Amino acid sequence: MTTSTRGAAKTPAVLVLEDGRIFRGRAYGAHGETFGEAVFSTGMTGYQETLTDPSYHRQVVVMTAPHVGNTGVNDEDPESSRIWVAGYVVRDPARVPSNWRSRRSLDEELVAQGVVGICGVDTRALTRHLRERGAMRVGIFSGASVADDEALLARVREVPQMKGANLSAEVATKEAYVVPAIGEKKFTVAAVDLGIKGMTPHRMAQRGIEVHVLPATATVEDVYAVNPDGVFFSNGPGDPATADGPVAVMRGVLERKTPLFGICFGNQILGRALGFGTYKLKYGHRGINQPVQDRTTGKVEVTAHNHGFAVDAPLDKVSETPYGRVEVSHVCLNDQVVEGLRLLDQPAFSVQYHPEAAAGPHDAAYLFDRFTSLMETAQMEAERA
Ligand SMILES: NC(=O)CC[C@H](N)C(=O)O
Repeated sequence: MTTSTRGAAKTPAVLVLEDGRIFRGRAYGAHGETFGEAVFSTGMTGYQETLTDPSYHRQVVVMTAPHVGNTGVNDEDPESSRIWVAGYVVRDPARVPSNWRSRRSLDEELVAQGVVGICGVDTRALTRHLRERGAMRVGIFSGASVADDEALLARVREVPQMKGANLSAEVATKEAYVVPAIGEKKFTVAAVDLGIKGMTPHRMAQRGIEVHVLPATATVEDVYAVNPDGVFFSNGPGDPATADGPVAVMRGVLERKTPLFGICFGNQILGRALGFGTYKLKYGHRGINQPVQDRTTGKVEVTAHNHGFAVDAPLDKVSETPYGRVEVSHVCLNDQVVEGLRLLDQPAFSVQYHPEAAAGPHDAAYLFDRFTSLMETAQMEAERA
């Protein structure tokens, strides 16, 4: 059969892990070389959303789904204006994409955006290796750059670590912008962009919220300049231990007791603002099939995740903090990692996972309603006072 994409071209490529394990395959997407932290995603669908999620900045993503690219690339599903993954690893790229929305093949899109990938590698073996040894630095080399393995390994060992990486400002908007409410406007939210996914303000807009998306460097004054009914802190790449600026802004919001919601990086920032530590998980949670229990209702949700760090908060007791009592509201049932925090004495909460569900199941959509009801209650209280 003739092939329509370069994915099946026989240019050799090599994937070199920092511990010296090497996988050989074929070039996929752009030819050349790339470096990052090797992580795996178990999502069977939603590769466009994964590729364009700014939280994947500086990460080389291995897809555990064996066949990727089947539905091509459309203009509706990206979560931001570009692909952010540093490199892409798939076992068997679709040679002929087929979908009514498809505009081009995934391989063409990777080439157009200069994203270096590799295909034809045993992604099951690679994933098992990362699970056993942990996420680690990696390089992908193809075409002229496939040279002697020792030299490539030496270069991989020079790549900066994800631990200690401060990356939000590299991916967030430089200028503030507004996402208008859909239908009648009920609330204004200031959203601090640490690497926000497009679906997040959209989920708020669907609930009558006008979202003012602010740069990662926004100050407390910038946040309150939009006269917000609620404040939101987004997902984002890098190590939350480096996010001192957003932690200080969040403390300013907690002091004013404005309704507050955080997702993923936003959950880690809330954890830090309350005085908890964060730590790096061995290989993280990435995919759209992670079981999380909402400990308030006991219900289990199937949820979308993309995190390599987590909050270190006690699961079995209510913690006293300078901002009142806090409980761990959600927990991952695979490994008991903290997946949500809730303040008991003021209207603030956050989750480590992705209720915006792009891609992923919609089980957690109620969290946007919880945020909306916190703003409703605050508004009613203000009117009564
Ligand atoms: N999606 C996110 O916000 C990720 C948060 C953080 N960079 C982590 O890896 O844990």
